Amino acid sequence: MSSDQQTHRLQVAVVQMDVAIGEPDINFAKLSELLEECVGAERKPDLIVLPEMWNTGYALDRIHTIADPQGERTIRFVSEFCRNHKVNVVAGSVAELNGDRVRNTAFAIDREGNVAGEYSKIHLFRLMDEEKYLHAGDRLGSLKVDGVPAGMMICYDIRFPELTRKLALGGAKLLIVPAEWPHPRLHHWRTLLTARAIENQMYVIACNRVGTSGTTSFFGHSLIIDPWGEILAEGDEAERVIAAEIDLSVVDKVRSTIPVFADRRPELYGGE
Ligand SMILES: O=C(O)CCC(=O)C(=O)O
Repeated sequence: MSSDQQTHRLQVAVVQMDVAIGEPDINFAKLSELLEECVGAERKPDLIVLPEMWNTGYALDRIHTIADPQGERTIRFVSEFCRNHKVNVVAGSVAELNGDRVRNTAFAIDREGNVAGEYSKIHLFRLMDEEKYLHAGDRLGSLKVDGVPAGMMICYDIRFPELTRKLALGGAKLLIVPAEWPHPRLHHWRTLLTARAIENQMYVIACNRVGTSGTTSFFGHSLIIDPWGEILAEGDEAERVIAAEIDLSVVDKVRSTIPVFADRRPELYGGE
């Protein structure tokens, strides 16, 4: 295990891949290459994060025929990789078929290849008609990564600060965000993610796809942000892996420097 258990350092890799719309086989093959690149890097990652809906893209008009039944193919493929390389992967999200419902679901797989967490997007994005084709999740995405409490959210979810706050109040020190966030809202993407990191004094690891799908173009700019709001790594618009080391003790340091959680007044404005 390459994570440093005493200081809780984790090496994180974010795979901002292009996604072939409606072509799971092509996307699995591409992902396989990019995952090999991650584990072949000089600094082997402890955690790898993938983008949203990387198996199908937003092929919503045929999503029921191409979604992964119960996520089985995704889990099998990623679990084998995790076991072989002793690495944690948050397998972005995939279109997952359950009965006649398709959800936008992130599976987290641990170093032994076990499913460590599962989260289906709870806020469906009307601007892209998600609510017409997909079924919203109804549970939060809490998990542990090598013992570190973390939370998963997907794309549009970052516009709902209450969700991140709830995960942070539940102990999360790390927020993991797979996304397919397009132009022209780069400013929103960077600002919202940075705000979530600063206000909750936690690490944010956000993976956005690149490439185009019809008339929509996705800008990448995946981000790894520390609890002080500093950007540790940022992608450009090319398909690539970005990486950074994070030190979880920084979360405690920032939280004790500015004790936001102790100073909250939820009795005045709601919340826990
Ligand atoms: O909120 C946004 O601007 C983008 C959200 C989005 O593209 C999504 O949730 O898929």
